[in-house]
Amino acid sequence: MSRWIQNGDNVDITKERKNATFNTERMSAWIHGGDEVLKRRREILDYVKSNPDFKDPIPVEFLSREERVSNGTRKIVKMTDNTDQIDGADFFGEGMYFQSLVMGRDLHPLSLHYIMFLPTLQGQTDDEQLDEWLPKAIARSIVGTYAQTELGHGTNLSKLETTATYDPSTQEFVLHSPTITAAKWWPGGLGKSSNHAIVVAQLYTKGQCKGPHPFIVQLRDLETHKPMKGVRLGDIGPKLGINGSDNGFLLFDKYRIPRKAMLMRYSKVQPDGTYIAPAHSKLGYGTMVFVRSIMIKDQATQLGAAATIATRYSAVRRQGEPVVGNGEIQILDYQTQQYRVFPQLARAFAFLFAAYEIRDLYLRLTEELTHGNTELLPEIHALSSGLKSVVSWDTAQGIEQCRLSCGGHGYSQASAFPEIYGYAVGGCTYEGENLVMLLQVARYLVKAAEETRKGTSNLAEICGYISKTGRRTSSLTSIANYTTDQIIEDLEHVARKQVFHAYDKLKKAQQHVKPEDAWNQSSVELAKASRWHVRLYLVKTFLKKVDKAPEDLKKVMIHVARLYAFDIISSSSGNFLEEGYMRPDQITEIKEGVYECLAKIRPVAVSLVDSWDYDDLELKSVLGKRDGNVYEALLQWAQNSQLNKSDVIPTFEKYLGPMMKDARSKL
Ligand SMILES: CCCCCCCCCCCCCC(=O)SCCNC(=O)CCNC(=O)[C@H](O)C(C)(C)COP(=O)(O)OP(=O)(O)OC[C@H]1O[C@@H](n2cnc3c(N)ncnc32)[C@H](O)[C@@H]1OP(=O)(O)O
Ligand SMILES: Cc1cc2nc3c(=O)[nH]c(=O)nc-3n(C[C@H](O)[C@H](O)[C@H](O)COP(=O)(O)OP(=O)(O)OC[C@H]3O[C@@H](n4cnc5c(N)ncnc54)[C@H](O)[C@@H]3O)c2cc1C
Repeated sequence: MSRWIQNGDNVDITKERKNATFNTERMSAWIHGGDEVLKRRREILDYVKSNPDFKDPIPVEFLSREERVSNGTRKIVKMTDNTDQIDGADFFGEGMYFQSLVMGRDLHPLSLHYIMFLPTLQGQTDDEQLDEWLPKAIARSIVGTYAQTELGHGTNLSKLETTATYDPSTQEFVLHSPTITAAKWWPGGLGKSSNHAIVVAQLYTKGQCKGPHPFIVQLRDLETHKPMKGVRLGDIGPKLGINGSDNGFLLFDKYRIPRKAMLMRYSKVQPDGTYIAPAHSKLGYGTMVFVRSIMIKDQATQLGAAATIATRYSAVRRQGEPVVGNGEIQILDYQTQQYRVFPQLARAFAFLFAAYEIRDLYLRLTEELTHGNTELLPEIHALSSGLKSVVSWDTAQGIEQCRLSCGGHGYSQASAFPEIYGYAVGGCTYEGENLVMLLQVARYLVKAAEETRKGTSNLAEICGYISKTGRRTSSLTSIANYTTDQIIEDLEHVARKQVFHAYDKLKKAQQHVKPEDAWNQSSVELAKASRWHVRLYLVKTFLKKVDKAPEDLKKVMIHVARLYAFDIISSSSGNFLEEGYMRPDQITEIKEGVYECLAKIRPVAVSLVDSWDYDDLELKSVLGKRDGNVYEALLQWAQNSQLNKSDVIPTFEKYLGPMMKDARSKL
C-alpha cells in the first residue's frame, strides 16, 4: 500500500477535509435546494448503486462505438423501466440526476425522446393530438427525436428546405427533401433507434409558404423497425463526443402524412387548406427555449465536475520542493494552480444559481402561455439564449483549464476530462450557435437602448440598468470595503457603456449603409454587449444568492462569489479603465482581491467541491476519486486496455519484429 494512504483514504485529502470551516452537508443542502432534495439525491444514488443493471461491463472509454450504443441502449431501457424511483415531474432535479448517474455523459438513443420529442408534444399539440401521442411517448411504445437541422441549414430556420405541402384532396401533407442540403442531419437517436420524429418543414398550403412548422412523423415500421417507404435514414458517424448517441440523417421522397400530423396548438391548417397563424410567430420555437433553459444546469454540473476533479487531484498530487529537504508540496498550494482552478469552481456556482433562476422564469412562462399571454417570451428568449452562449463557452474553457491543471494525467481518458469536454462543448453549437444567439440577445438590447434614448423607457428589470444614470467614476476605495452594490454598479457601468457603444455604432452605420450591412459591421460590438449583459446578470444572481445564505455558509461563499466578480473585472480591466471610470490603482486593488479570495478558498477548497455532492459514480474520473487514491486507480484502470489482453500483440510479428530483425542483421 502507498505511504500516502491511511484508513483507506489518501492522507492529504483527509487532512484537507479536517480543515473544513463549515459543515459540508449543510453547504450541499444549500447548493441543491434543501435537506429534502439532498436526502432524495442519496436515495436515488443508493438505488442506482444497488442495481446491477446499471453497471458498465468495463469503463466505457474502452468500448467500441457499437458497444457504446448497445450498452447505452440497454441501460436507458432499464433506467426508464424504473422511473417510479424518481419524481417524474421533477426533470430538472431528480430526472437529470438519475440520468447522470446511470447514463454518464455519453448521451443515448432516447436523449432526444426525453429532451425534445416529449416536450414538443406537450408544448405544440392541440388537445386531440396530445391525447393521441403523449401517452404513447410516455409509455415508450414509440421512440421519437427532433429533426430540424439540415445539411445546409441549422441556424437560419427560414431557409430550411424540407417541404410539407398540403394536399386538400386527400387531406395529407407531402414531405419531401428536394435537394441533398435538405437532408436532416444531426438529430440524436435518429440514426438507428427512433421510429418517430418531430420534423420541422416549410409548410406550403394553397400555393403559399407559411414558414417552418413542426410535424409528427413515423419513420420506421413499428414491428420490423425498417424505414418506411419514402424515408431514407442512417447514422452520421463518430463525433467529438456523445458517441453513445446515434445522431442521424433523414431524407423524404414524397412521403405522405395525415393533416393531423401537423402540430396544431398554435398554427393550424384546416381541411380545405386554410392556414391559421399563431398568436406569436415564434411560439413554434418553444422547445428550443426549453432546452436552452435546462442546458444551463447541465453545463454548470459539467464544469463543477471538472473543478472537483482538478481540486481533489491537486490536493493529492505533490510536485516541487520549495524548501529543499522539507519534502514536495501539494500542487494546490501553488498560487498559479489556484488561479487556474478556483475561478472555474466559482463559475460553476454562478452558473448553477443562474440555472435555478431561468428554471423558475421558464415555469412562469409556461403558466402565462396557458392563459394565452406571450409577453414574457422575448425576455426569456433573450435570457436563455444569452446564458446558453456565455455559460457553454466559459464551461468549455473552464474544463480545458482544469484538464491542463492536472498535467499529463489530465490528458488520459482516465481523468474524464476528454469525455466531459466532448460532451459539454457540444453546447456551444446545439440549440443555436453561440454567436448567433448572442446576436439575438443584441436585438433585445438594441430595443432597450432605443427606448432609453427616446426617453420612453419602461424597461424590464433585467435591462433596467441600461436606462440608469450611473456614476462617472467607480466608488471603489479599498477591496475590503467593496460592497455588493458597488461591484454591481461597476459592472452595470461597463455593460451599459458597451450596449450604447454598439447601439451608436449601429445607428451611425445605418446612416451610410443598408440596415443589414450596418448590423453586420456592428456585430462584434453587439455580441460584446450581449456578453456583458449576461455576465452582469450572472454576477448579480450569484452575489444576491450568497447575500441571502445562512451566516456560516455565507462566510465561505462570499469569497467564491467575489472571486467570480473580481476575475471578470481584472481580466477585462481595459473596459473598466476606459475614460477613467477606474484608476489603475483600483484595478490593482481588484487584482489583490482575486489573490485574497484564492487564499481564503485554498483551505476549504476540497470541502467546497465535496459540497457539490458528486459521487464517484457520477464523476467517472480516476483523478477525481473521493478517496484520493489516484495512482493505484490509474494502474488498475489501464489494465482494462484491450492492448493488455496479451503480452505480445500481432503488430510485433507483423511489423516491429521484422523491422528490428532486419536492422539487427545489417549492423
Ligand atoms: C439531462 C439534460 C441535459 C440537457 C441537454 C443536454 C443534451 C442535449 C442534446 C442535444 C440537443 C440539441 C438539439 C438541437 O440542437 S435542435 C436544433 C436547434 N436549432 C436551433 O437552435 C436553431 C437556431 N436558430 C434559431 O433559433 C432562429 O433561426 C433564430 C433565433 C436565429 C432566428 O429566428 P428566425 O429565423 O425566425 O429570424 P427572424 O429574423 O424571422 O426573427 C427574429 C425575431 O424573432 C425573435 N425570436 C427568435 N426566436 C425566438 C423565440 N424562441 N422566442 C421568442 N422570440 C424569438 C427574435 O427575438 C427576433 O425578434 P425581433 O428582434 O424581430 O423583435
Ligand atoms: C452535438 C449536437 C447535437 C445536435 N442535435 C440536434 C438534434 O437533435 N436535432 C437537430 O435538429 N439539430 C441538432 N444539432 C444541430 C444544431 O442545432 C446546429 O448545428 C446548430 O443550431 C448550429 O447550426 P449550423 O450547424 O447551421 O451552424 P452554422 O449556422 O452553419 O454556423 C457556422 C458559423 O456561421 C456563423 N453564423 C451563422 N449564421 C450567422 C449569422 N446570422 N450571423 C453571424 N454568424 C452566423 C456561426 O456563428 C458559426 O460561426 C446538433 C448539433 C450538435 C453539435
